[in-house]
Amino acid sequence: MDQPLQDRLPNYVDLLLDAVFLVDAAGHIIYVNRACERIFGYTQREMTGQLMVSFLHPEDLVRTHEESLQVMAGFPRVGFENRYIHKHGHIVNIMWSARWSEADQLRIGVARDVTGQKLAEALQAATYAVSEAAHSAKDLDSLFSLIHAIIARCVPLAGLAVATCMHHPDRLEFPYQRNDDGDNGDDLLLHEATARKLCEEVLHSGQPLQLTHDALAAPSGVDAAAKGASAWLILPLVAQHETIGVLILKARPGARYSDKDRELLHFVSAQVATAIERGRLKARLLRAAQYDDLTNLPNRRLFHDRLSTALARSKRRQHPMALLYIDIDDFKHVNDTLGHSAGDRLLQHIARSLEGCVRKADTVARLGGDEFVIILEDIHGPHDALAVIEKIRSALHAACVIDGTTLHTAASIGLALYPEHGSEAEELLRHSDSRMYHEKTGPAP
Ligand SMILES: Nc1nc2c(ncn2[C@@H]2O[C@H](COP(=O)(O)OP(=O)(O)OP(=O)(O)O)[C@@H](O)[C@H]2O)c(=O)[nH]1
Repeated sequence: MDQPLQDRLPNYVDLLLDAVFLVDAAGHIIYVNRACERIFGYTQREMTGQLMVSFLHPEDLVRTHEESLQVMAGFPRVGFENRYIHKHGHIVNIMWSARWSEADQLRIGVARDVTGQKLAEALQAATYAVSEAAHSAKDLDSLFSLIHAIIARCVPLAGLAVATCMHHPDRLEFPYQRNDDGDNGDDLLLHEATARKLCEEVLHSGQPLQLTHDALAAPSGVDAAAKGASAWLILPLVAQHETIGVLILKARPGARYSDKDRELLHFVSAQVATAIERGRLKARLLRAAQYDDLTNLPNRRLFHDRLSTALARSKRRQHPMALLYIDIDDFKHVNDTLGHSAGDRLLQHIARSLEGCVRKADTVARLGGDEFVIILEDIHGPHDALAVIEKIRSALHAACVIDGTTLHTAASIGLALYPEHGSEAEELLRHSDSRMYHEKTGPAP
């Protein structure tokens, strides 16, 4: 303790928690205090004499070079941030305060490890982004794309897939997979059979799974071996204590997911699970508002939307279109003799038969009860619509067995044509309804 204070100073510098660097004009480390080991993983001896940039994250090279020129030009700087690669391979975020000593021809820099803060900021940003995405995404597909972009901002990502078991706990579906490495950007990411097996493992264990080989990768035209194996991470998606699926991440070539990455991803995946759950609920509500529960056909509300759209398109293209109003004959008799649930099954059968008589682009809707409507677009004239009506009559008349009883269905069908019978939706609907009624009741005596 008899040592003068200035002689003891180096010991005190070694007690500092921040790393103190002296770097010469060419970028060699002349001195670093002991904190370097805590922050970068390298001892003082290992760092001294090395080029500072040899520890730097390659993506920060240019920015850091520009910053060092500023410092050496005599501008003291506080708050510059860049990234270094820790001896164990993970990224360390550093915030600098630095100045140039003209007399010593040295840069004096103090490096503070802000990795923890960066992680907290990244968590906050990701949380905000995921909740924004959950609000703004118009459907689950767009939500998955937004989530892909958010995760790519958090960790090194070369592809993402989402597997869900939302419809059935034992049936995994892959509603989203995108390989950023693919030649056209949308190559399939996964070898589905392997992915299914590994995802099921994660679903059952509830634990993430890290892989360092490419067993999960889809066979592709690109020479995958030439690019080297990628690291993969499968994370469970848990919303309200229920595992609803998994996220599958493919790391960028050469990258591995660090503990910090996994910590971040663990948190993000919980947010993502909640967002998917919310998206699923939204989709379900939307579907319930637009589709008939029994037959899965568009309901009256969606039919009106489709009719306006189809009419607007026909007007624009000056192309005829047809509207068919279909009411099943004596349907009540089926309910009365075979029961309501047999009646339900017959309605479902009729729905499928009607769909089978038209093109995919046409709309078959159920207005309610035993009333259906069909919008036929892109017809050339009445003969096309009449041909469809004939097809419908024979499809309905074909035998259908329900509860051991063979049924042959008949229907009254009213036809309205645009433009002959009206140019507005209501007019066409009224016309087709009255033609149907006319057919059902027969000509007035
Ligand atoms: N099973 C079942 N029956 C339904 C449903 N919705 C309406 N119905 C029944 O469908 C029948 C329709 O009867 P009506 O409008 O008299 O028609 P109909 O018996 O076909 O007689 P016509 O149209 O005059 O030939 C009624 O018995 C309703 O209760 C449904 O979702 N399921």
